[in-house]
Amino acid sequence: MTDHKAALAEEQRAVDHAYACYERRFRTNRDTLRPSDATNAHARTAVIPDVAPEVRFEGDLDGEALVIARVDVDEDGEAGTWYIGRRNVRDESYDTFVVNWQAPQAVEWMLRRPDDPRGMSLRRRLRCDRHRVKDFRDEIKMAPPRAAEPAATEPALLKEERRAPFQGLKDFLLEDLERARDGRMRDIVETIQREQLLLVSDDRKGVLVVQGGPGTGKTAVGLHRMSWLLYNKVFKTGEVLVVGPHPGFLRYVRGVLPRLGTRDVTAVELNRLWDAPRGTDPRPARLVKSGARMAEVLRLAVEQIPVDRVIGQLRDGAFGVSADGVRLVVAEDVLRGFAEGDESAPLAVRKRGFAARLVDHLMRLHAEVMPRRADKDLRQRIARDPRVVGLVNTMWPNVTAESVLRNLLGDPAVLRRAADGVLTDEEQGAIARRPATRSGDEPWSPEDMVCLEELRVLLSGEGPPRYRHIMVDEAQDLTPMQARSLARRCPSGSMTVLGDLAQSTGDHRYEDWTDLGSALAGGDGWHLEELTVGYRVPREVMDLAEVLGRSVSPRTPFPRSIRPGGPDAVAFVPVAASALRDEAVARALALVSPDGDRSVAVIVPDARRADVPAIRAQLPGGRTSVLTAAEAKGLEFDHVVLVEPAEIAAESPGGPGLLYVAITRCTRTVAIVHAAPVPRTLRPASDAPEEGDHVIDAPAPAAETETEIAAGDAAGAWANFEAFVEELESAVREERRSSVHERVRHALISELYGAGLVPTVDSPIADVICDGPGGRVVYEVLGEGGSTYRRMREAVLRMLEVQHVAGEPAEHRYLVLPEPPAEPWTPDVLADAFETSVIWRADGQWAGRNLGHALGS
Ligand SMILES: Nc1ncnc2c1ncn2[C@@H]1O[C@H](COP(=O)(O)OP(=O)(O)OP(=O)(O)O)[C@@H](O)[C@H]1O
Repeated sequence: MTDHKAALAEEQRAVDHAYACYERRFRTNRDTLRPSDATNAHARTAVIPDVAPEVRFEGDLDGEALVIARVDVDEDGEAGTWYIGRRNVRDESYDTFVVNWQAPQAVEWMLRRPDDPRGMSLRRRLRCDRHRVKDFRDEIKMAPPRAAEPAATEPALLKEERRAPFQGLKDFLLEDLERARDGRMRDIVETIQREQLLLVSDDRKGVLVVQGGPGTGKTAVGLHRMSWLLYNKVFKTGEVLVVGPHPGFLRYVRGVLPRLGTRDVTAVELNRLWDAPRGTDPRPARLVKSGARMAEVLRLAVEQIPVDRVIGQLRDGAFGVSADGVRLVVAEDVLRGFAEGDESAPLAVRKRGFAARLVDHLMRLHAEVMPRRADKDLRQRIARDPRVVGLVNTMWPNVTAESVLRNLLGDPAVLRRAADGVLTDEEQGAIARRPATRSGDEPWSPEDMVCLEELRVLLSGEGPPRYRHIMVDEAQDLTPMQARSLARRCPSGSMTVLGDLAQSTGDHRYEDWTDLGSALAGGDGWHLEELTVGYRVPREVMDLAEVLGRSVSPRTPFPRSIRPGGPDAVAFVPVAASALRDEAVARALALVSPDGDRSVAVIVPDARRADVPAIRAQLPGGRTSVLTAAEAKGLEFDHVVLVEPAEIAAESPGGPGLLYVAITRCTRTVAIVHAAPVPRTLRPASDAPEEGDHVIDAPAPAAETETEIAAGDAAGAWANFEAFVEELESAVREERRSSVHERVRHALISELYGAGLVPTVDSPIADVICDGPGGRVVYEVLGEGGSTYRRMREAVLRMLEVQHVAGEPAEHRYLVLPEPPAEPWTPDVLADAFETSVIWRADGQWAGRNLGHALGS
């Protein structure tokens, strides 16, 4: 037997032993493995399950090998042989036999260099097909020390190891890369490269940005790092989040973490982080709304709410209120001073501060006039005075994010106040729009949804769910506002951010990572690392794409592919426009291998999305895909048939980036089927155009339709709130003169007391308010003639106004009539249109719907 064969047999025995020990342990421990949740309420989003509920031993490694390497080390007086693999394995005596590749010791062993092996005499990479050892390569192999040599002397490095230290692994790597792509991502544990492992095990705090060209292993590195962070207990499963560009991508990568032994990690598509949009914006509006300055506009919009609501609205420029017969007056600019406070605090907090300052001030004014009259309840009486409550709620209404954004976009005056000096007139014009007739019908776009989240934080301080570590892939397409939102979700500032500026397809283009890196970073800052070796795309295809890639991002390093392609790697197929689809189908069919194990994708321009079903119908199922360039982001296929690249490049300003993405999806060949001329940038670098010729010669994208600029028809001036409150008060006083009204009101009050409740009966603006276990209930009592629809309708509207002034919405509203409704249908209409119920007195008894609830029983 040759030495090699003998060594192979030795490794096979070791691997068999490892499997036997692992299987025994697995079967014992299986019950401790939890099935993954199909949904995760915390993320407010559906999660693609990453592992089947019943994990079986055979499925745990999902066909991957358990053991990947062997090391012989002699350190600190402890000599021994260990194996490195995908799981930790202990033998019968509970001694470690296989060390998980993520364990600090294993990482350190794997990172040792042949020219500095320290106590390592052998590092042998095993190439296994599950438990069968097929081959091995020695990366580090030291000559055994001669007997006479003192042990302390560092053994000599074998000559050929010095010359080509990673040669063995490169063969393994190329073999590995040749494996057919079956539509799901594999892990790279067996052939991980040193530069990749360094990033996976990078334990620096802060944001790690990994820039790398197509196929350099960014996604692989990100997922392995996630697994490494969890394995080493830097974070717990529930504390981390994986964000990917689209659902197809999440499906593609979902098996990687479980195969690495990491389960139950939440993965979500970027857009699902925010509520589902109900419309889209034209590009000029998108650019402004998703740009960094929009955050400032939103901040100013919220900051101005109190000022907006009071300027010019107060009678004689001052606020007046009577307390115990003393007239107290506060000038408008003094009020404005109270409104200032801490501008970084959420509006709700600032409102509380304002109310406290106002009441303090009124108390001081009262004390100046009546130094000895103040009693202990005075403060409460002032604070509850309807004018004080009205002023506070008018200046600081309980606005929602939706109403603020609707107002900002729909009222040019409000927009000007918030955006002047931040956005140009043209930019303001781009985002201005006529509000929808009903606030619930606003066509919120994806960009609006991110703004709404920002506004919610500014208004109430309530932010989205938080994580301690976020991995985000295809990060080059994040907008500045999305980056802020991600940073908000990760206050620890610990992220793995993966991207390639040359694959930018979004509205925002970044010259380098500075802006995005700083927007994502927390207190620990961010650092940039680069991956420069391409593992997916054959050299010939990369040559073809080089000019295009460099034209999208001139300052981004272009990767060097280690994969030889061959003469068939690139084919141009010119056809007549009418034959495009048939030719694409024919090409794809020709590429489908008889055993169907090679994946084939037809990538079409977005404008030809409608062709997708027809093309798909003509191809066999299995490993064939038909998709648009945007849907292909992050994926890979053995063969790609690319349809009409000029159209992809012209699709949007991000078109050239999209074309670069599409062309770099293949591991073997790309066939370019085209009727229009192929963009000049899409040609091998050796055939590159002259300097200054880097322009896509495809038709320019159609100009966006101009944004409609809303006229000043939105909510603007506020009625003088004092006059308004007075009107409400005088209506209530008037009604209380009616004996019919008062009889019914007192009957209601006595009923509520009888039910053990304590209603508020002396509000100057509402008949009866009752805070019960189900929330606040407001009652509006009607007097003579109160049973007609017209009167009932007026009463409901007044109740809504009262609620608005009080700033505290009621859970339930009741109209209380002195007799049955004149028309029997009216209670139904009021319930449907105004969510208000009706009860009444008839023959000394109560009647109506929800009577039990209405009377507190
Ligand atoms: N060390 C490695 N050993 C084996 N395969 C590798 C290695 N590194 C990367 N690969 C393979 O190269 C391919 C590309 O990797 P990956 O998808 O992570 O690249 P990417 O940089 O995210 O690409 P893109 O930006 O184009 O989406 C994958 O099939 C991956 O498994």
